[in-house]
Amino acid sequence: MASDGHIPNASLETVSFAALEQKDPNEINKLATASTSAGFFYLDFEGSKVDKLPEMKRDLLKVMESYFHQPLDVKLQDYKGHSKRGQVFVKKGTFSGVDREKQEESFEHLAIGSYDLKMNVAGALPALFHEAGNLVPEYIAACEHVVRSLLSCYGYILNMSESDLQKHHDQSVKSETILALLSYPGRLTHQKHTDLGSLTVLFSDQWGLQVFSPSTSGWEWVEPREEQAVINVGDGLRFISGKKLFSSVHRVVREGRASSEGHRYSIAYLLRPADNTTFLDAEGIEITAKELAESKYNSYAASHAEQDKSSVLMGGMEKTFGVRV
Ligand SMILES: O=C(O)CCC(=O)C(=O)O
Ligand SMILES: [Fe+2]
Repeated sequence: MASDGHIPNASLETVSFAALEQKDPNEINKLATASTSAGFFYLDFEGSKVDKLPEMKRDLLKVMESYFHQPLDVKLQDYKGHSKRGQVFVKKGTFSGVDREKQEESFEHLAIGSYDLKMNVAGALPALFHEAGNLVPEYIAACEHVVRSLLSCYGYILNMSESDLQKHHDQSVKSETILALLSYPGRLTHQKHTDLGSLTVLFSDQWGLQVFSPSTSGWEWVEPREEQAVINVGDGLRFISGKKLFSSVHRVVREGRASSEGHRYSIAYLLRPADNTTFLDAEGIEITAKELAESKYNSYAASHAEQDKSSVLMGGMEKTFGVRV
């Protein structure tokens, strides 16, 4: 891995969500450019219908701190028996970390299924979150508004009917959409990957996130911004778009610029297509969104040697970039 001294900050576009809500053509243009290059952009919520999102994030971070500081055996009560699927507490080391020699050094997280939450709020949330009232459902509702508006802009960019794109993401149909609350105590990391879903709304106040730049063929730091989310396209929307959009390749490291950060937290709303949506994957094989999620979770959890053998972890982006990341 390159030493930190040589890793620049990524110069990512900042897009106004209020302008996207108004379908401002200049802002939609920025979205199109950002989603066909590195794939990450900042989204600013000022003046929009969800201008409270950064404030809600701060409240959620406080609850997360209390949750993740509980002893492991308490958190494991939320484990529910799945090792790789969402809607549960996933202990550190379940997925593979950045360092080939220390693969078990990966983040822990709590995944809250948005469909499950709608069906049964109490059952989908660990007890500690009940004290936060409607914070989690309201946070998810705000993110749903964000991704619905973004999808409608992507419909315009891709010249696809808006209803078609929304239909692939019908919130009343079961999907793997989750709110993932991630915790990186100590030096835990997150192995390079593309997201399996369609769109990610990510907040973190700490350094650590890096994006792969196709123009320099190297990693770049994503500067944390307290008031803005980082958005990226994942494999689901990329495949639905006929691979016109780019999935961003990213990871979380704890060295260099990030080494002086303490316990790192991030909040990722991960929109995934409805389970029964079908598309052609990186290899051109027709699969459902649910099948993609299964193979992607398997890849996240596999050894580096296994990951290297297939295009699943990186969503086929290495072929698009023409380089091994
Ligand atoms: O923790 C982060 O900043 C990144 C999280 C991430 O990449 C993910 O949840 O897919
Ligand atoms: Fe990710």
